[in-house]
Amino acid sequence: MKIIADENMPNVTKLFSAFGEVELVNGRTLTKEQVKDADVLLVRSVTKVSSELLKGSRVRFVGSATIGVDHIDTEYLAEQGIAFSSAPGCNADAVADYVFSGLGFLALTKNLRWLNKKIGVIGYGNVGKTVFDRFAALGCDVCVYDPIKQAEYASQNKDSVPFVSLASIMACDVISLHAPLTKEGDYPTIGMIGKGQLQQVKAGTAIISAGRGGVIDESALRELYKERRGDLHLVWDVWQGEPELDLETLSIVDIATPHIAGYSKQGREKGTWMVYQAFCQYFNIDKQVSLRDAISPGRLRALSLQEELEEEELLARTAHAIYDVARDDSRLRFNYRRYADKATFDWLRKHYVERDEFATCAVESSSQQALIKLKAMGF
Ligand SMILES: NC(=O)C1=CN([C@@H]2O[C@H](COP(=O)(O)OP(=O)(O)OC[C@H]3O[C@@H](n4cnc5c(N)ncnc54)[C@H](O)[C@@H]3O)[C@@H](O)[C@H]2O)C=CC1
Ligand SMILES: O=C(O)C(=O)[C@H](O)COP(=O)(O)O
Repeated sequence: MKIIADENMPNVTKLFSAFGEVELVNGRTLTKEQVKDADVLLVRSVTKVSSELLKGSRVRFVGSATIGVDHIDTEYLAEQGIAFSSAPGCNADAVADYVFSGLGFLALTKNLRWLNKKIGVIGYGNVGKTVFDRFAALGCDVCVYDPIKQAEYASQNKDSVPFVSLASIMACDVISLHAPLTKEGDYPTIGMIGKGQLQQVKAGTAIISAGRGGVIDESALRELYKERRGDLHLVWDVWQGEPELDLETLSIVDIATPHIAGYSKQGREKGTWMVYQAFCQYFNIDKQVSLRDAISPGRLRALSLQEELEEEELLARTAHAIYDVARDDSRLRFNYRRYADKATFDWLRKHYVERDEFATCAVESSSQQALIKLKAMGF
């Protein structure tokens, strides 16, 4: 069996080489010629999988080690009888860690007091729910916009989630965006946050964008920034037109990262393992590696808190001990100052300095209150 796999998929050779020849490729530039004689194609979000790539090949199984599937023409795969599996939820905790690291940065550098503010989450899937649950566990006043889940919950008479309108979310003090990129259906997300929606954003609002570039209209965002005289807090992981990045948008955001919110070591390993599990199921092969064996432990095993800290500072300092988003921001800005070319974005992602998830590290403190808060944030 010939398996073509993206070179940025951790553990792929370890997990798949028992079943055939594994050829590692650059997913962004993958061609029809390269996949022609493959049986299995394993990709990440940078490979467009459609008839253009697969027509005439003998590929029977496509796996994407990602949550998002906007790069896959699932209709075409179904029509052709090609099996497909992604990795739902694999890096949801990583994205939630990113959100709290970003808020921690804003708390420490701009004195943003976010705990007692109104928080709005857009999208209530694996990521949005994880983020929502952490805010709720921290005691925040948090609401959600997800019309699809709202209808689903209503049809089951579930009223446990505070669903609200998009307009109510735009009036929140913190907006955390976790919707997929969709172009069809009743609620397409492409350009969903445009000029009209952004006009409702108050000065002083924090917006975290870690879903997909293209959901927020960046030119409307830049306009809003001028209108609010720069009084916004922006944490930006996904960009309209990736892998290119708009330098004006870069100049207005507080945190700029190259689509790495989901890049924890454990989240990426889990993505590959979930595809491996689906592959084994499809080919009716017994799994040889368990999830436990495929996921690395964290490198910092315990943190001991010696001093009582005010809540936002406690959360920020602890989050940053495991993952300080500022390191990814400064790496991006440094590289864009020197080599702002088309390859920079992908280079930063390929050579990502790995990070662990909050949950891999134990916390110790004599303060029960502090431990409860840290557990709520994901520790
Ligand atoms: N920056 C990064 O590194 C990462 C980004 N992502 C992105 O985050 C997205 C969400 O991830 P999950 O929650 O795991 O996906 P999911 O598929 O579990 O949930 C997506 C949710 O968005 C909702 N949704 C769809 N259209 C909507 C609309 N118009 N308005 C509001 N909500 C809408 C759906 O009903 C669903 O509940 C992914 O599709 C992916 O694009 C995911 C992982 C990492
Ligand atoms: O899982 C997703 O969806 C993501 O956005 C991934 O974190 C993207 O990672 P790559 O597949 O682009 O490496």
